Amino acid sequence: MPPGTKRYKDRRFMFDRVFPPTVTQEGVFEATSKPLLTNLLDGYNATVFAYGATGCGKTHTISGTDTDPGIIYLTMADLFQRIEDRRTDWNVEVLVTFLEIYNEDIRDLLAEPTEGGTPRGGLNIREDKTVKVVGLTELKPTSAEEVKEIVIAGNSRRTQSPTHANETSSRSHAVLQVHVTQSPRTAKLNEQKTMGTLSIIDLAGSERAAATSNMGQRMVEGANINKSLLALGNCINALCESGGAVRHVPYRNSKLTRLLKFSLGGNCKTVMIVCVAPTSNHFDDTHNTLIYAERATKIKTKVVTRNVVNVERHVGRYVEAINRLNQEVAELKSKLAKNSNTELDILKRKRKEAQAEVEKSKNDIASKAEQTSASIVQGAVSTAKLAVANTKLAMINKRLAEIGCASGSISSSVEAEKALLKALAAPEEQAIRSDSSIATQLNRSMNAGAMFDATLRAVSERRSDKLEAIEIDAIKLDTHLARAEMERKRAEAEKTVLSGAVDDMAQVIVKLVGMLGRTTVMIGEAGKALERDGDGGASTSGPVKRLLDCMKEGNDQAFLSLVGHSTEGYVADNIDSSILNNYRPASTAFTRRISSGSAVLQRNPSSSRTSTAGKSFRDAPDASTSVGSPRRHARTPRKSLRSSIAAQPYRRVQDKKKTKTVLWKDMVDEPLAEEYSIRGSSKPIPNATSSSSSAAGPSSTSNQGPSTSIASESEWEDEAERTDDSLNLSFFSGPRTAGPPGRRARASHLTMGFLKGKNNGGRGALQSLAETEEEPAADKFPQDATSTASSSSSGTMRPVRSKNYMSPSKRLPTSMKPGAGLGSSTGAGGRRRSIVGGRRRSSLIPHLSPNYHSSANANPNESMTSNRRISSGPRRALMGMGSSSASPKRNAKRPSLSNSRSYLTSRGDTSVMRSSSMANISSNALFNTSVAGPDVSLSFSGKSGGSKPTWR
Ligand SMILES: Nc1ncnc2c1ncn2[C@@H]1O[C@H](COP(=O)(O)OP(=O)(O)OP(=O)(O)O)[C@@H](O)[C@H]1O
Repeated sequence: MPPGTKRYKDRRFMFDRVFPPTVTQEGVFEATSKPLLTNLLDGYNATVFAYGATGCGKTHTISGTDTDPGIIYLTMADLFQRIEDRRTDWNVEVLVTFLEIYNEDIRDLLAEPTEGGTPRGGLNIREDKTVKVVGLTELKPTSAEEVKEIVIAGNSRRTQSPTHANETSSRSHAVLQVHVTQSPRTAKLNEQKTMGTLSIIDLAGSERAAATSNMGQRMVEGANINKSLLALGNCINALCESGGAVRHVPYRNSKLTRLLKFSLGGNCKTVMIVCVAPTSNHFDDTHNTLIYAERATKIKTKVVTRNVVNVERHVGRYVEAINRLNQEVAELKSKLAKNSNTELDILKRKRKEAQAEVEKSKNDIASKAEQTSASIVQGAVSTAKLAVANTKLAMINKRLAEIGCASGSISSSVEAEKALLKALAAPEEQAIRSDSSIATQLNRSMNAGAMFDATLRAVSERRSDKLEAIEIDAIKLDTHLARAEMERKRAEAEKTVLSGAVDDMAQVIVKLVGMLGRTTVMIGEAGKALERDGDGGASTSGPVKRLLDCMKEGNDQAFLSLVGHSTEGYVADNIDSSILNNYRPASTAFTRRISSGSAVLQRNPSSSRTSTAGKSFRDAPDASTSVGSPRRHARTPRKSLRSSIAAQPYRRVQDKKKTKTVLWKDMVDEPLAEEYSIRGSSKPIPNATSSSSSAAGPSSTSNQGPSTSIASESEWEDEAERTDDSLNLSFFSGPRTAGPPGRRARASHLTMGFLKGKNNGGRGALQSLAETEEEPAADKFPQDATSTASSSSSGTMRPVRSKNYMSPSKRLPTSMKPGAGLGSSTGAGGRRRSIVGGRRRSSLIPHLSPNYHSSANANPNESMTSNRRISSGPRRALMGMGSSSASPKRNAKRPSLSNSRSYLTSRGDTSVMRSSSMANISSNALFNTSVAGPDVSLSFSGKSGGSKPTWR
């Protein structure tokens, strides 16, 4: 509000009825003056007056127009109708006066105007037990039409002037008085007369001089109007404060209050109609008017009594009475002769009116129900959503509490579950917040419901003299029916939401059970595979297998208790590694979700990054593309893996590993073979020879397993991709003879030139690799060197990881002894090659070289010793190139290089990783499986084109 503006407190006003702007004249009449008519005919005084600011519609309400007559006409029409109805029993006399108070002058509006055209004024008030204006013209209308004409004539004489606020502003208070006197038709000696006066008053509008900007005569009129209204307000205040006690009420301060004396505080039933304009311009006026009117509602009057006069009939008037009776008999006879059935007519009319009342009640109920039903139904939907959200939240919190107190040390899986549950809880918590859209809808609905109830109550409690008991009962039944119908809609909406939520939950459960079941079986199979191919628990595979077994058993128990079925029987005895690669999770396509909050499962943040994997959680038709589906992966393994990682809500560990792989990029100026294979670089690798295919080729030994070795990243590519990847392997691992003959070698960063390391200060790329990478902790690597060495003799191109984990020691070449053959006798110049996954530690490079050279010593023990020294720091894998000399440059172009096998060894008692597959390296790096922790370097060379390497 601008400074200086009057401030208003929020305030509530209570009135008996409040009419909307759409109310009709009939509507106002029904609720205001109509109830007074019964009292009037019973002999009570009654007053109806309209109060309000100028231009708010007082004259419109009281007089109306010819086509839309106001209260006066409607009241008179009803009054004459009632008089007609009781004419057989009563003689009723109606007397009408109409005056105005203009500038404290009482003028007669029914008298002929004076010469100047102004109504006859200067009338005085006489006050005894009643208030009477002396000298007023009294007219005796016999019908409502006559009264209407009288009012129109009087209004035409009334002082009206255009003002700023109202073109037809009444500058005076107009008072129409209708005196009704009744006496019974049956002549008795003692006649009892009842008299009632109905005053209908159209007050002039209160006006603020500043607002109306009236000048001259209009200003004087306004001042007088305000003065009299102020006097009226003072009387109202005094009447309110007196609380029934005798207290001075300043009626005599104005003509208006003197005239209204008995209407306000006397023997009278009074209705005050307050007109307000629903515009912000009238805000101040409206506020003042409402305060004024509210005070008037607090007026308490004495018990209102009937005006009954007993008149003793003189004997001399008997003749008069007899004449009147004769006249009545004649009237009745004529009625009978005309076969007029007045009573029946009255009954019919009453019936019709009652019917109309019932219809109106029904319409009121129906319209209110229509108005509010949408909001109420929406509220029911919100209630159900809240219930769903609360239930979910309770379950989530319960589970979180269970996890919280389950164990002291929190494993990463528990952390993941916690985080997942918290993510699940977030939308539900959002939904139950008091400022959520659901809460807002609920509030709206409650308001609508309260309005609907109030309407039903008002309708069922509506009293009307037209209604018989049975009709009132019918209306009450209607309200019950409407309430029941609304309840039905509400319940249906709630049911729909709840059943939708149950459906969704069932869908989720089915999918999760399916997925978990399959995972459990896969775990079992993986465990068995480990058992078969691993080293029997002596090294890493032992704990891994125990872990897998543990997981499988745990899951089985959960399945038994939850669904009464175990997955035990489904684990295949003969594990084909391809089985393990073929895991397809259950489809997570899940589109519908009735929930209070946003769907966590649907909203996968990774979806924007990886289209396939991201979609899988929400709307991919087959979610098997997301996780564990090699064939469906994106073009490169890295990308695919990222997708699959991204498709899972929480992959902290993998994220960390991903960070490690990023470090690789910085190792050399150009992307490395590993980098290519992991990052899915689009650089084509020439003369691609799949390690797998080379392994499967003629020069390979026959014990090569399926080319789809476990976790081999190259498997995740289509054939061409795999070939490209495998080039890396073939480059490092030797013979290309198995490669597709059609392929021609092209220069790439993996050519020997690159390996010579033109950008690397004369060091070869492999050397650079060796210097910049370090293998993961050796304890994660299988500890049996024999197992790793075996693969070298076989010449199979199994992926490193699968080899390390899966290959038993039986493939160990006889020449390969634990701790033996470390370093190459000629291999001082062999390329050093680390196992992937390490961090860059350039600072360690200087330490590496001496060790490396020492590893070139023919004495393996020395080599071991020297390399162990390195292992105190970050350990390195040294890659010896077969028949290579100390200088990488010299070896670069030697054909024997292609036949050489490079092995990465851990120390003698650990497994050896053969770098036969770059994809293996990359996968190791990515999965951080820490497959090698060589403290010593081992190199051997094979004969050109030969499959049997010579160990040195
Ligand atoms: N409910 C209504 N429906 C239609 N027109 C209305 C209504 N109320 C007021 N009006 C119109 O507004 C104008 C002003 O109304 P009216 O003269 O009744 O105000 P008033 O309160 O009597 O003002 P004043 O106190 O200055 O006499 C008139 O033209 C009238 O027809």
